[in-house]
Parts: sequence; structure tokens; C-alpha cells
Amino acid sequence: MKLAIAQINCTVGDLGGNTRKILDYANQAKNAGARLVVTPELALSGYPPEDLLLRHGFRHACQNALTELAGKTGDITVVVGHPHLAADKLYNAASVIRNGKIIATYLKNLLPNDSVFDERRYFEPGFRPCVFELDGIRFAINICQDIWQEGSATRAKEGGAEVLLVLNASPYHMNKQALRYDLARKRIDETGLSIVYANLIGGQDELIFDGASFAMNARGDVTHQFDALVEALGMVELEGAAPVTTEIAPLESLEANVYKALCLGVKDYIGKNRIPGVLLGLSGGVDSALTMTIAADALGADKVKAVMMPSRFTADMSLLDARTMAQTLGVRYTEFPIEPVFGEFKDTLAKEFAALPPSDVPDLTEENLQARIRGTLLMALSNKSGAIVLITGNKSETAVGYSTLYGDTAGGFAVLKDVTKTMVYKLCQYRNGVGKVIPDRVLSRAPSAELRPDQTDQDSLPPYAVLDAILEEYVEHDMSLEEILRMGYDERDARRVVQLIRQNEYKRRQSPPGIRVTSRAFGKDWRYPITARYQDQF
Ligand SMILES: Nc1ncnc2c1ncn2[C@@H]1O[C@H](COP(=O)(O)OP(=O)(O)OC[C@H]2O[C@@H]([n+]3cccc(C(=O)O)c3)[C@H](O)[C@@H]2O)[C@@H](O)[C@H]1O
Ligand SMILES: Nc1ncnc2c1ncn2[C@@H]1O[C@H](COP(=O)(O)OP(=O)(O)OP(=O)(O)O)[C@@H](O)[C@H]1O
Ligand SMILES: NC(=O)CC[C@H](N)C(=O)O
Repeated sequence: MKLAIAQINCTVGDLGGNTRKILDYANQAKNAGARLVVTPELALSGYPPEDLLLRHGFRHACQNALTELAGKTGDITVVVGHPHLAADKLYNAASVIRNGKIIATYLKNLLPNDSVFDERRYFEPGFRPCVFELDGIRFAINICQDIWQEGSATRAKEGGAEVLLVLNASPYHMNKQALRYDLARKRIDETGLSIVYANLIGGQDELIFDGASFAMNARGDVTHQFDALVEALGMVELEGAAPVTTEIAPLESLEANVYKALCLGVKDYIGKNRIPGVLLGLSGGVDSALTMTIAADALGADKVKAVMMPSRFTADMSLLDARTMAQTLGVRYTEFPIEPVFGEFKDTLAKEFAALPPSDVPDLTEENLQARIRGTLLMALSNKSGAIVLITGNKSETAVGYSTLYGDTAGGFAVLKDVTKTMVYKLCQYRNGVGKVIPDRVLSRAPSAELRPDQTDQDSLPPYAVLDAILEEYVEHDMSLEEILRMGYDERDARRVVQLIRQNEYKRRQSPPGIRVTSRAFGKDWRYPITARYQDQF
């Protein structure tokens, strides 16, 4: 028999649109000869619906959508993920529907509350297995986190299952697929079941769901691997209860994978929020170059406008490279010299500043003013056009606060927020390999904010290779300063980076949302207090 995985891009809260999409995939699956179609976790509501789930109206609308879907699926069996209200309690559920009937409903056993998840805020756990039979094969259902520990799969086996259908909303981070394979193999070792793993795709605020659905036989061999980061209808052939090899998508490089994830994140944030286009400040540097390229690839060049805003500190090559890149990509481009406005601002402030020491030396104040003038101009264009400002700050800068509040941090969406500077360079190289967009010297010159004469980032920060390595240990691996020092990092660098990360919580708290591509981003999974005296002890 054939079953299908509907690897679909659902939109949170779009119950009508999600219902239509599930029906469309069910029809396609039926036409392709499938008897059963499996959707991702909470496909009906989109994932994660967050506090929408606390609204009575939304809970009831989800129940109604399920009834409507069940009435329209016909004779193909659909296993659909949905919020389920029973006796005033809410569950993360999956129902088996056919010919207008709900044949069985499974309630997710393990509710993740770590990392980016807070399912215990909304749902009650279930504890029973759910096994149903189709064409002589006994299928059981698990939902995402259920297979991250021993228990739910074992109970499915004890309930008589032969094939485990796993509905997922498993968010992307680098190298996540290897982790999913490991977990699936552990459950297979314990139970001898074969596994069909259906994952959501799409961007939802800071999260990316990468799809990459797969099937494994009872020996733990991958029999099917479907494409990542695109919608797909994956067909899985079973001989008895065993999936047999038909389709294995080739693995991509890490850079290709991250680049595509960022494009999907931009496309879905802009598209699902019905935003007409994007704007960005194009400096001739590497961060804005990459942000512009991702935006053009994701949305089409006609949806992107780049604005170069030179000052007296802008090098000629910055201006030339900005023009070249905008032209190569075909995005709309304009230039606003900021000197006149900068002069007016300084004149307006001069009398006040004269009373403050040291009045005659330009300092960070004047540097930040330039960034804020640029931010103000971009926001004015945003207000008039409806396009939103993409900010260009990367994870390294976001970590240490190397940015100006209400200046280069002013905007709607932060494309590179979880991409370190080291990775920014790798992604530029990857994209130039597909088709050259970013001139070599943009990649070879020393990074500079160009806010004072001859400035480079390394005047204020350790080299990015060092900063990024310490950042990964402290943020992603949760290492203490002491542990980082034991790894052999320079004491001054390590102390400085950790101190800057701690000191700049206030700045991050005011920053726009951005796309998560690592196992720990500065977003849902980073909730440090701004006001705090605790320091790691030595
Ligand atoms: N705990 C707290 N809670 C709330 N607000 C707090 C605060 N502590 C300071 N503040 C406020 O924050 C202000 C300081 O922040 P802010 O005004 O941003 O300025 P600040 O962080 O002092 O300076 C910006 C830094 O970013 C660098 N930069 C700027 C622009 C672009 C780039 C680049 O290459 O990408 C780098 C620049 O060279 C400089 O090192 C204070 O004056 C105060 O108003
Ligand atoms: N001359 C400029 N014209 C337009 N935008 C600018 C200009 N200078 C800075 N910006 C904006 O402010 C952001 C901060 O950039 P800045 O040059 O200060 O440092 P950066 O982190 O090295 O970024 P980039 O690598 O893009 O230059 C830029 O990415 C860009 O969006
Ligand atoms: N939605 C979930 O239950 C997610 C489970 C799991 N932690 C994952 O990231 O895949």
C-alpha cells in the first residue's frame, strides 16, 4: 500500500487556508494512489499558535474546522494534527478521519517546555496509545516530542502497532536532521516499528520548520528522505508494514541549508504578514550585502529597495561596491548623503553639549547620531511605502551590543540575528558560488562601521573568529566563563565577550525578531533578566 506525507506550509491561525491545503494534498495523494495521508503536528491551526490557544473562540473554531475537514476528505484516510478540546481541557492531538467520521484521536503524551517550546502553558498531556488498522496494517500515532524519550513508542508497540506515524512541528537549526535520525533509531531499536516522520515546513516569526520528512524501516535504514525547506507530497510505499526504498533526496552543504532557511524565513515573514516589500541600508559592507541578496532571492528583486547613505567617513569603494551590488541583483537603489542632516543635528545640540564635558571631541554620541539619521530616513521611507526595514545586524554584534539603539537596530525584521559574522562570510561565499553578486573586496576588506576616520570593528572587539567561538560556547553550549577559560581561550578576550553579552541584554530586548538557525538564538530561548547582579564565580 502507498501512504503520503503532506509536508505543508501552514499559517498560524489560518484555519480556512490550512483546511483547504490539507484537502488539496489529500486529493493529490489519493490521485497518486495513496490510501493514507499524514499531516504535520497541529497542521490545522499552524504551529505554534501560542496564546491564541487561550482564546475560547479560537479553540472552538479549531473544533469546527476539524468537523468541516472530516466532512470533505472522502474515502482517503487522513491523520491530521489539531488542538482538541475535551471536557474543558485542551490537548495537542491528531485525529484519524475518513468519510466524514473521526475514527480515532491521539493525545500527545510529552509536551515540550524547554528550548523554544512552552506547550505546558496550553495543553494537558495524554497517556494512551492510539492504534488503527488500514488494509490489514496496524498504524500508531506519536506527536513530535513523544519520540524524544522512551515510552510513547513502546506503548504503541504494546498496543499492537506495526508502523509508527509521527506528526511533527520540529523547528530547524543547523545539523538538526542528524539528531532526528538518532532519536528515530533509538525508538526503532526499542520497538522494532518502522517510522514515518512527517514534518512541517515554513517560517513562523523567528522559527523555521524545515520539513525534511523521512521514513525508516525496522532496521533503522532511511528508506525515504524528502527535500528540506520546500512543500512536498512524499509518497511512501509499504510492503506489508515495511517502507521500501524509493526516494532519497541528496544532502546539501550546511551553508546551502542555512541560506535556504534564511530565504524561507524572509519569504514567509513578509508574505504571511502581507507586507508589500522591504528596505535596507546598503553600506558596501558584508552584512548589508548578504541581507540584500537573501531578500532579493526570497522575494524577487522588485520587492527590495537598497538605500546608500554616505557620510564623510564613507570610503569611495563602499559607494562603488554598493552601486555594483544593487545593479547586479537588479534591486531598486537610491542614495541619500547624510552630511546636511548630520550638520543640522549637531548645530541643534551644540549649545546643550557645550555645557557637557568633553564638548569639543566627537565621541560615540556623534557616531550613533549617524546611525540614527540612517534609521530615521529608512523608517520614513517605510512609513510612506509600506515596505518594512530589514536590519542587518548579525549574531556576533547582537551578542556584544555592537549596534546603535534606534539606529542600525531600527527596523522590522532581523535576517542575520542568529548568524555569526564568521557564518556571514561563509554564506556570502556560498551565494557567490551559485552566481557572483558580492564583489571580492567586500569580503576581503576589514569590517568597519565607517562612523569615524579609519575605524574597524576590531578596534573595539576581539577578532570575529575568537568572538564567535566564545559566543558559541557561552550561548549555545551554556558554558561558564571558567569552563571557557579551561578550553584555552585568552582570558582577556573571554572575560570581555562574556561581560559584553551580559551587559547588552537591554539592547537585545528592544531588538526586532529575527530568524533562528542555531540551537540557541537570542529569541524565545534566551530569557535573561536585564537587571541582574549574578556573575559566574571563578
Ligand atoms: N540597562 C539599560 N537599560 C536601558 N537602556 C540603557 C541601559 N544602559 C544603557 N542604556 C541606553 O543605551 C544607550 C547606549 O546605547 P547606544 O545608544 O546604542 O550606544 P552605545 O552602545 O554606547 O554605542 C554603540 C556601539 O555600537 C557600535 N556600532 C554602532 C553602529 C553600527 C555598528 C556596526 O558596525 O554595525 C557598530 C559603535 O561603534 C559603538 O561601539 C545609553 O546612552 C542609554 O540611553
Ligand atoms: N553608508 C551607509 N549607507 C546605508 N546604510 C548604512 C551605511 N552605513 C551603515 N549602514 C547601515 O547600518 C548597518 C550597520 O553597518 P555598519 O557599516 O555600521 O557595520 P557592519 O556591521 O560592518 O555592516 P555592513 O557589513 O553591512 O557594513 C549596515 O549594515 C547598513 O544597513
Ligand atoms: N513540537 C515538538 O514537540 C518539538 C519536539 C522536539 N523538541 C523538536 O525540536 O523536534
